[in-house]
Amino acid sequence: MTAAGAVPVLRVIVGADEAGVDYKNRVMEDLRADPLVADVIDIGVNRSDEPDEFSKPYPHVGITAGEMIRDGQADRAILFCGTGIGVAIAANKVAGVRAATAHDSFSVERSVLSNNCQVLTMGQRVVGLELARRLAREWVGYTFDPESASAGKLNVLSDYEGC
Ligand SMILES: O=C(CO)[C@H](O)COP(=O)(O)O
Repeated sequence: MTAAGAVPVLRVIVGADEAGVDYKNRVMEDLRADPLVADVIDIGVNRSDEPDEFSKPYPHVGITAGEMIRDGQADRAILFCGTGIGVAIAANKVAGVRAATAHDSFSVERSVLSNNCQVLTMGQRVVGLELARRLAREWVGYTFDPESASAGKLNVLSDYEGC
């Protein structure tokens, strides 16, 4: 239990390509101070990394995050690239993983409450830093309700994917 009374439960991956690394690093700091977040796992890239690592293309970032969620190493991921689109496409290639690009409060909320997305993506070239930070803060506060009417719709996807 934290001083605020919240129980930190979420294990959250943060990741980015070179076009999203500044936002990733700032949001990572916020998440590390968030009372709902138990663990923050940085999968890079980082400015201090070797040049090869720093230029890791966005598909690797999205697929790595998706596989870690699939394998139970984390609950959620927040990923950044230039637009947020590339990392979302990549994460969505992993069966059972649902990623959404969202730059507004309502979409961020629905990505969890309607779509049970484990992955939120944003574009550093699209949205302001302060809005991105606010959206990340809101995002960790949402929990999907498996008893909700949305759950049956998601079963269509899991049936299709066979997982
Ligand atoms: O935004 C990106 C992919 O969606 C990435 O950060 C930049 O990709 P590029 O425009 O192909 O360089």
